[in-house]
Amino acid sequence: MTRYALLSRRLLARQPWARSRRTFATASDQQRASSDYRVKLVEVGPRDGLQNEKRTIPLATKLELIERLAKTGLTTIEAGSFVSPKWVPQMENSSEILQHLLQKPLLSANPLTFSFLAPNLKGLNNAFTVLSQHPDSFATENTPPTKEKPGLEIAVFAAATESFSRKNLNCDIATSLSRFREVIQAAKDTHSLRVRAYISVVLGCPFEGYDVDPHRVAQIATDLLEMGADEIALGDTTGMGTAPRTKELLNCLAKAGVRNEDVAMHFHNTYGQALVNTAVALEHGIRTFDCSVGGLGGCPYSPGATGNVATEDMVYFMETLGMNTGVDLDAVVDVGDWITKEIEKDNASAVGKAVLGARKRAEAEGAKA
Ligand SMILES: CC(C)(COP(=O)([O-])OP(=O)([O-])OC[C@H]1O[C@@H](n2cnc3c(N)ncnc32)[C@H](O)[C@@H]1OP(=O)([O-])[O-])[C@@H](O)C(=O)NCCC(=O)NCCSC(=O)C[C@@](C)(O)CC(=O)[O-]
Repeated sequence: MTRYALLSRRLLARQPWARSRRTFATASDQQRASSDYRVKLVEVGPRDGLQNEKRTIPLATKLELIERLAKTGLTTIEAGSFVSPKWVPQMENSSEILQHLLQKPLLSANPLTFSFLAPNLKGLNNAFTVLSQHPDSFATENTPPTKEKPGLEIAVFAAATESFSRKNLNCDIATSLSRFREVIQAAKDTHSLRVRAYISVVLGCPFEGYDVDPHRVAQIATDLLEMGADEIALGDTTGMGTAPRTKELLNCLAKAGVRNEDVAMHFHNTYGQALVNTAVALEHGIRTFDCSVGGLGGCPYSPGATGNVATEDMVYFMETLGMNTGVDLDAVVDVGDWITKEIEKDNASAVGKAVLGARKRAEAEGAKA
């Protein structure tokens, strides 16, 4: 480490945000190591974060983003989407991304898992074309991922309202579920892949409003689990979710028999409620949360929706509560700073901006001393 880097680290440790980690922590180191204090963060920046960008982002930038994220301690990264390029042009080079990830293992302290969306057999078969060229380069759900062989996951995506299903998938919910049954079965039968199943607009729909029926969400979730999905990711696509409604939804799912360990929360931060709702879900016992570096993102079929809760904000929030994310906050702040500059977007992470500001002040102090 250079003298400058050492100095900058020492100064950073004196910043209020760095000290506060200890002040707020509610768990001992021993507790933090136990599974109840461990949270899994799923980084969705390369897919959800970029899919809505109008300007074509070069393949090299997408790959560099994934490579940088892989070095931060994040272990699950949503890397692309096998959807129609007419519908979402930005995701067109997902085959090349998958190809690259299988050709050469990324540098990472931990084994990685990459996730790709596929709404139908056409998308899944496009992914299979790449997999068949690299049959021994990925771990299946029966063999844990290693540094040499990353894990792979396919994600299907249903909606909790008919209007959103039609806008996003061009079909009603029942038709989408029958397609997902085929995708889930083929993903498992052909390559033993783990499958995540999103349900969008669970706490508010851009076309039908706030009153999304939690019982309908619970029904769709149990259908998807019965089809063989390994995880249900509950999408607050519009960010309209509030703390009481998040609680009501999770209670409803629990009553329907959905286990906390099978649920992930995917909060967008459009109304600034994502971390409040995260706290409610954490208290309920959920331990898997999606986030997007720099708060990038939005859904092309949810007008006005902004990005997911920022990874930097999520890491800071969790770690100050005493939870263990395994993610290096400084490293992820660097990635957020880099990618937002690279694609010329505002950095939407409050923590990212605060840390960058603290660093600048520390550097100025260091230069004066
Ligand atoms: C589902 C479809 C494809 C139906 O679209 P469609 O037009 O009804 O499909 P189709 O079966 O009638 O086929 C039309 C053409 O598309 C092709 N096609 C058909 N399927 C594929 C495919 N998979 N990949 C590539 N091409 C495909 C097909 O081959 C054909 O090509 P043509 O004969 O005209 O040349 C379309 O509606 C679609 O791609 N939708 C995706 C929309 C999307 O990606 N939304 C964003 C992701 S979801 C999200 O962001 C929410 C989430 C997950 O983050 C959670 C949250 O926040 O809530």
